[in-house]
Amino acid sequence: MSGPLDIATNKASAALQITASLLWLPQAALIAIAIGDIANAAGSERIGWLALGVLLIGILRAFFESTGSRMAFRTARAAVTASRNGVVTALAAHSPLDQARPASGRAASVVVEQAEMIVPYLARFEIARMRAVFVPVFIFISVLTLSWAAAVVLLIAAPLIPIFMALIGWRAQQASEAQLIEAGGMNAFLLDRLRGIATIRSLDAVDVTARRLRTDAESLRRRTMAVLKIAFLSSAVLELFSALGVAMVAVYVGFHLLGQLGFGTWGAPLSLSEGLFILLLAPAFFEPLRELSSAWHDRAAGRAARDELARLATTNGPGMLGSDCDVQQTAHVERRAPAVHIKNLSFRYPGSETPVFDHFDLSVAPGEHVALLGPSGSGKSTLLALLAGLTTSTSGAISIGGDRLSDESAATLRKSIAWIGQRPHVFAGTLASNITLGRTSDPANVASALHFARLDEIATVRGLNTVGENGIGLSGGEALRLALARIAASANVALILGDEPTAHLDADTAQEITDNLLTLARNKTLIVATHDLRLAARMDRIVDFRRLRLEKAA
Ligand SMILES: Nc1ncnc2c1ncn2[C@@H]1O[C@H](COP(=O)(O)OP(=O)(O)OP(=O)(O)O)[C@@H](O)[C@H]1O
Repeated sequence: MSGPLDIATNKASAALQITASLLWLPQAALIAIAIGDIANAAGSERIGWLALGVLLIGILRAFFESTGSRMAFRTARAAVTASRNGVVTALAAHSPLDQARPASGRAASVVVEQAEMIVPYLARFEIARMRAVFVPVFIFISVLTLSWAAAVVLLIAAPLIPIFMALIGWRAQQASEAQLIEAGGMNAFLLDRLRGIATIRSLDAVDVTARRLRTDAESLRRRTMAVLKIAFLSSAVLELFSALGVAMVAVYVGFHLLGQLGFGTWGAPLSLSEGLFILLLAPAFFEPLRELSSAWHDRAAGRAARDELARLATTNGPGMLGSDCDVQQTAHVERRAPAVHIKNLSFRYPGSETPVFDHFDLSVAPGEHVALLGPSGSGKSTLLALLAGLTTSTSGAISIGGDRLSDESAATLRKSIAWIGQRPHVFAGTLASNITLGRTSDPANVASALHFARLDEIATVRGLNTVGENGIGLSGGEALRLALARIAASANVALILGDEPTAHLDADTAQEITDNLLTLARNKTLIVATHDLRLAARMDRIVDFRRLRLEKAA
């Protein structure tokens, strides 16, 4: 979670805040001496100096305290940002075909919302923990030098607090984990159903969905209340013990000053200033422990969130691809149309009995345009996913432009591959931002891509924010033209993979998309899976999956 630098900064900020707490010792001593002087009617000149000392130490304490907490929050924020980056990189490394990849709603809940809980855990709890280790020891020693009896009272009251807190903290972590899982599950359910709201409404399933959501919300409420109950309980236990401790010290000091309790000092009885000093230190002895208790809930929530982030950041396991983020920007990208060779390819989905491919061969020449034709479920999309390196073959070899496709080379090879599916994902925002997708692109390139896809008119007429979430506001044909514009704006593309780009389109629009696709694919290799015979007829070659299978069976 945090590197050595973060730990060093954390220690420095803890040292500053501990020093701020310890400065209460001289401040309390000066206050006690001043009150003693007033009671003894000593010279007022010294009181002025003592007050000035209290003020200066107070300013120093405030400075240390604020600098320390600023540093701690900065470090904690940096650690959370680093772990968010780790999770996003890991999520991006999941194959889109991986059925076990985390639900989007759950991932969003963990990365956006739950990750925030790590900040108070690192910045407040960790510092409070270190303060609780050091500060009470110094105060105990200071009290002990004046009165062993007061020190014994502190010694008896103090250990009860950590014991109870450890017991409560154990329950708190369990409750927090359960609450986070519940919140993540509800987010995942909500996002999934919001995406399909039109289907739910059209099939009259709104009430059932709303009831399920209500049950989930009720269960989340119960879990949240359980966490809060534990948080309040831990505060109450601590307040009780610290109040008892302070009260017992006050009773002892009071009766000692009145001469009723003569024991408990190292010889001479306590003076008024010494008694007051002990009294002022008693609450400060419990203060770090009270602070630790109030941050105890941060620990439970922070650790649970940290574990969730770590789970999502796992990059090993089936269905994981190498991350595209690891590929150097300078990686060599082949721009000439590549030849594609598939040799002896076998593939089956995890958990499936039947192989989609069994010793399959195919060769595509550089710049050749090939249609993959075949019945539904014959493996056309799977072959495209294999070519894009989105899943790995069980055996056999694929080479693209002479480079063998492997987990290591896939991300680099993908830099020269473009993909167009039947329903391109369109993000909310402008058409231009949907083409650049956050990459730095030459505006002239984007403009000519929009012009190529005949989207420039829509982009100008509608101005900014032309498209809603999931492409609301664009027709199916326009969304596909946007996907073509994305390819047109990418200078490196040498191989285009199309997965039924003309499905669900009327004949005229399909014809237009086909024309645009072929213009784009000039001097590029093109492999298109399709049921559209008119699109297939415009290709250099048709690979008939059904015939291939029949030949294999024969
Ligand atoms: N992610 C997946 N996990 C498990 N099995 C899958 C997965 N995706 C596809 N399949 C199965 O693999 C087989 C081939 O599917 P694929 O999508 O490649 O066929 P297709 O020829 O593209 O079909 P269509 O023309 O309907 O798009 C099918 O039997 C399908 O059920």
